[in-house]
Amino acid sequence: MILDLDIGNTLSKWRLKDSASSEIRSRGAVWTREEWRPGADIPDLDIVDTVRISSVARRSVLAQTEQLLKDRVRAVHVARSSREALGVTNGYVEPERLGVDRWMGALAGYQLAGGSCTVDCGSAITIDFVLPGGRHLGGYILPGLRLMKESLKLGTRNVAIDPDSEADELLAPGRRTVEAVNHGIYMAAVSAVNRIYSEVCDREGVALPMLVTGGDARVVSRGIRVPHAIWPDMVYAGLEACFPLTAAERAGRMAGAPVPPKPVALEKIRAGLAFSMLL
Ligand SMILES: Nc1ncnc2c1ncn2[C@@H]1O[C@H](COP(=O)(O)OP(=O)(O)O)[C@@H](O)[C@H]1O
Ligand SMILES: CC(C)(COP(=O)(O)O)[C@@H](O)C(=O)NCCC(=O)O
Ligand SMILES: [K+]
Repeated sequence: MILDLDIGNTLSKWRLKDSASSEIRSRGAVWTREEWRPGADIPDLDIVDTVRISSVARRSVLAQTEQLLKDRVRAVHVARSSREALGVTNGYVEPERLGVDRWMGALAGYQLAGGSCTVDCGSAITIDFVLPGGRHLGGYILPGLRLMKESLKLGTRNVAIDPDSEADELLAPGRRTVEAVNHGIYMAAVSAVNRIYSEVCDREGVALPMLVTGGDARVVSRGIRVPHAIWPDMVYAGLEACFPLTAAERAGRMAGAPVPPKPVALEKIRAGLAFSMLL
């Protein structure tokens, strides 16, 4: 079995994949802050042969995890941001400082769609751009929904935005504190994503397919105006592309990959941008 780990600042997600059939056998998440104590929702390492890790948590968490794994499994592959990989050149001045989750998303997006805007809605919301041809431009980091909520200290932290609530409900003025907060942070997030996407596509003269991942992807997706696809396993897909182990992965088929969304025409993006400038 292959164990893939996506260690974020809030949640450490894991996924068990069958090495022979490439099928996903199970998945789970544990809070990153807590120790990985046995009995928590973590897989039985006895059936794990190889581990692939993407981690953006503090170094000690990665060291602890590697320590826990090293004499239990045959091989551990740790992903690191680099100057270039799989046809993508890293747009960061110091490439190794780009969050590994962002780098995995950039690589997966390029493998799938040959250039993309990847939006990862986690503790932070990150937006990265890779042009057709593989040039990563760099990107944007803004607080995630939960962080924005916590920063307000209005005691609404545990009232999550219901991803299935009516679309226009979140556009209406809030009539209770929790509504005012949820509608406000939702609008902050989706307005930023829509505007950043339009500005960069306008500047670069190309309409890019947008791929959305992360724990809050479904909520944010509801407010994104441009054609996009949600790909929950996008960070894992970057691991599959970097360390292909199964027949499907070696053939470049990434688990859970959506049909690449068809972007709207650039003229439409530019018209929308011009219109929003009038507002
Ligand atoms: N099972 C869950 N427990 C807690 N938060 C969750 C869960 N599922 C989705 N979320 C939402 O996803 C966010 C964490 O998303 P994730 O992409 O895992 O973050 P990170 O990669 O930064 O750890 C939380 O802030 C919360 O809004
Ligand atoms: C920006 C992030 C904290 C987002 O991580 P996440 O929300 O997935 O926990 C992570 O990508 C990170 O630690 N980046 C390093 C700094 C940078 O990318 O510029
Ligand atoms: K993430």
